[in-house]
Amino acid sequence: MQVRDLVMRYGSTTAVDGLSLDVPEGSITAVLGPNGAGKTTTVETCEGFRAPQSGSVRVLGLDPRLDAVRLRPRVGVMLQSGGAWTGSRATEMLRHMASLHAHPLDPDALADRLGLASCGRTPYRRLSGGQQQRLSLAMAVVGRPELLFLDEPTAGLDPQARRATWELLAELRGAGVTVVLTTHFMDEAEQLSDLVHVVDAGTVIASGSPAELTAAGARGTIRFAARPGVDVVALMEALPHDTKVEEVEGGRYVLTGEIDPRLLADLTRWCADHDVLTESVLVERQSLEDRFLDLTGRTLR
Ligand SMILES: Nc1ncnc2c1ncn2[C@@H]1O[C@H](COP(=O)(O)OP(=O)(O)OP(=O)(O)O)[C@@H](O)[C@H]1O
Repeated sequence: MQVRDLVMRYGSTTAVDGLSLDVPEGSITAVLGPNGAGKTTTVETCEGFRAPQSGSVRVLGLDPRLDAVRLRPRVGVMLQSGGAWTGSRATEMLRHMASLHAHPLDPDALADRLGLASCGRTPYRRLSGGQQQRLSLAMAVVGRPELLFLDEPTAGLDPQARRATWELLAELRGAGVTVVLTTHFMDEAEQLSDLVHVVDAGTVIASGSPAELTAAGARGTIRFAARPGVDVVALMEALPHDTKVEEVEGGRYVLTGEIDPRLLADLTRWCADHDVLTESVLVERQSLEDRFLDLTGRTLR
């Protein structure tokens, strides 16, 4: 899937401002960004619910609006809310959705797997928020789509259902399904996705695998223990200039800086040269959440 120079406005609000991104086939790609960054508007344009005001979108090589009839059976969509018939029972709805597809998954087995079997006879509007989410996910995947759009799929789910969802998505990727998901859970993006696009103010400000993003500009921490009173000023002189070392309590040290294998080697070499035995050396790299906050800022908008 490809988005090129997409611009989308609501009146005087520019929601998407020249956004371009790629979603490789067979990958799980996460689109991350603060509230109001333009993720849902972008995804809804890819789903064909909105026409690009400028720029272009190709989904499975097709135009999501002009080729909607050809795309519909090949694409699964889970919206942030809605998309269900509020009076229908959960399993009825899922079976009906399955009947619209040529080679669906077994709806009852899927309901069972997502913990919906016990509430299968409950009308949609009486399901809990998390049960509604699970049903929306089941409806998106039951037709065995080639491409799956999931807008915050695990918002409001309990930890068990989140894990069941992650397992299902990993399995779908294994079967060659392309997944595009938006999420505010950085651990989810880190665990699941092959590629992450960080969107802010309507454009992509960083892209890469979770490992690439967390390694880029990685300021991290090394904690170590040694005898009390190590000369940290002399140690810092032997390390790159933006590295800081502090003795936070007697014999416990915290080093902050751009952590890479060379820095760790320089630290232990200096300690060896000064007859300092380092113990419990713990390297803490930044998480995707740290990187996200560095990229998009720490203040609320
Ligand atoms: N229907 C609408 N009418 C007017 N403005 C809208 C509409 N939908 C979204 N916007 C505005 O467009 C911008 C982008 O919204 P969008 O929903 O795409 O962001 P998002 O990244 O999905 O946010 P969230 O993480 O909160 O779901 C926001 O400023 C929002 O207020």
